[in-house]
Amino acid sequence: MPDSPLLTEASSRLEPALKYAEVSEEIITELQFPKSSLSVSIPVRLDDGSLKMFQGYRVRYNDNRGPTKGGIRYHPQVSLDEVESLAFWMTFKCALMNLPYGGGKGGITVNARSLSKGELERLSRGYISAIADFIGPDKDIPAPDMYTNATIMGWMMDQYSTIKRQITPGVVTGKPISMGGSQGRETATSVGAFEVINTLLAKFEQTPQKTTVAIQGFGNVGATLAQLLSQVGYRVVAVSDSQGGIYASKGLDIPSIRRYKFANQGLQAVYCENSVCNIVEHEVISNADLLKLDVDVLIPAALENQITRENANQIQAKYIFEVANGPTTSEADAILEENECYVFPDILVNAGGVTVSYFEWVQNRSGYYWTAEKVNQRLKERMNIETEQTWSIAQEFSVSMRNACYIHALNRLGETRTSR
Ligand SMILES: NC(=O)C1=CN([C@@H]2O[C@H](COP(=O)(O)OP(=O)(O)OC[C@H]3O[C@@H](n4cnc5c(N)ncnc54)[C@H](O)[C@@H]3O)[C@@H](O)[C@H]2O)C=CC1
Ligand SMILES: O=C(O)CCC(=O)C(=O)O
Repeated sequence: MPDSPLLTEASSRLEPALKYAEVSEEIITELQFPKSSLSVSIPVRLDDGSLKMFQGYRVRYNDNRGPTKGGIRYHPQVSLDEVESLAFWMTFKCALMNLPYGGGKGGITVNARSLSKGELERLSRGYISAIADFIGPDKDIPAPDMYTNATIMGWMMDQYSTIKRQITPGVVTGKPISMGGSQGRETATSVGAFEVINTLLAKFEQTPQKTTVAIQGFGNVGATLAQLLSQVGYRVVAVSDSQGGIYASKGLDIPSIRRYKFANQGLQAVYCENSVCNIVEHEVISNADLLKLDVDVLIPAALENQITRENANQIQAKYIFEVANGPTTSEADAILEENECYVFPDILVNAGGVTVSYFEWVQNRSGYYWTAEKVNQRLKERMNIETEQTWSIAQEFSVSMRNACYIHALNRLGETRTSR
């Protein structure tokens, strides 16, 4: 077994679900290993004329249920191990949502903010040239993840189409609308999470007006979710980005923070010049402080491994909704359960993104495009069906929602494997 601590940690999640899932040992053994992993070196001409090499990866973890599907991350910490564990989670997320996909993921080890737009475009096109034979609309379909967006997906689709000499919108999702993107994809992960949060908190009779929320990560997903929550009365008291966070016990003015963040590229700007923003009596806090705040709901929406055995005992929130992939380690999970903190897992909470990516792929293949209302209505239906089914499994077996999600996904993966 290769040295893959992140993948080993990710796949350890299967063990507790095995007692209840109706699958054979063989399938479990198969699911411990990625189907195929590709490492590529990407040469990029920088603006100053020099040549720089970047390392990229694409992993197709398991394709029993269909073409592999998953985003592409640009981050300095990206490694093959990280991409494999993200692709593992995609396999279970797609099965949990009953999408006709297996799991995949990609990434480039890069600080995207250090590149000019032209350099970023050359890197993105170079990556697709390097992996073009590994992906395809019936094989493996990339999408956005951290530090990638619709513009980058557009370059990637264009590059793939040039290589294949055929316009191929279904090879990548999360594209600009003008290139075959779907209405609602940009907000899908947040809209899906919002649906799950409302449905599950209602089961605990926790109303928005009585609920305080802290969100780690104020990017595409975290900022939109903060807005959706505050619009219906949740009190969002703390948000953060990679530079740190802000806290105000009376609640933050999310629309004005969003405007400020996107104009200035950092929350730091919000608290440096807060006169422009309607924040009253706020405190500057660190990301570590944010996780330990006395709030009802904690939403990690940035990187993995944020809640660990080192800080789990200091978490005061009663409910954690994992919008990021893999923010809680298994050791932390055990501590949180002991402390009666409910953890709602990533593979359910953030599944809205891949669900609308599926809708985009369906629209690309049929050439018929849906309205934003239709997309959002179908997204909400899907989220509600799987949330309720998972909740029933959790009640039936008296297990955590994480275990219930894995049981549900494993049963689907097992059924397909047996049929095949
Ligand atoms: N974009 C999508 O459709 C989906 C994203 N996700 C997950 O959601 C999470 C966030 O993704 P996006 O919002 O798309 O990314 P993004 O790139 O738009 O935003 C990431 C945010 O996290 C912040 N951040 C980075 N490092 C941090 C740190 N150490 N501490 C606190 N904040 C930090 C950044 O400043 C930024 O505000 C990731 O875990 C991603 O895998 C999951 C499903 C779909
Ligand atoms: O939209 C997609 O296909 C995948 C999104 C993703 O990478 C994720 O859910 O973590």
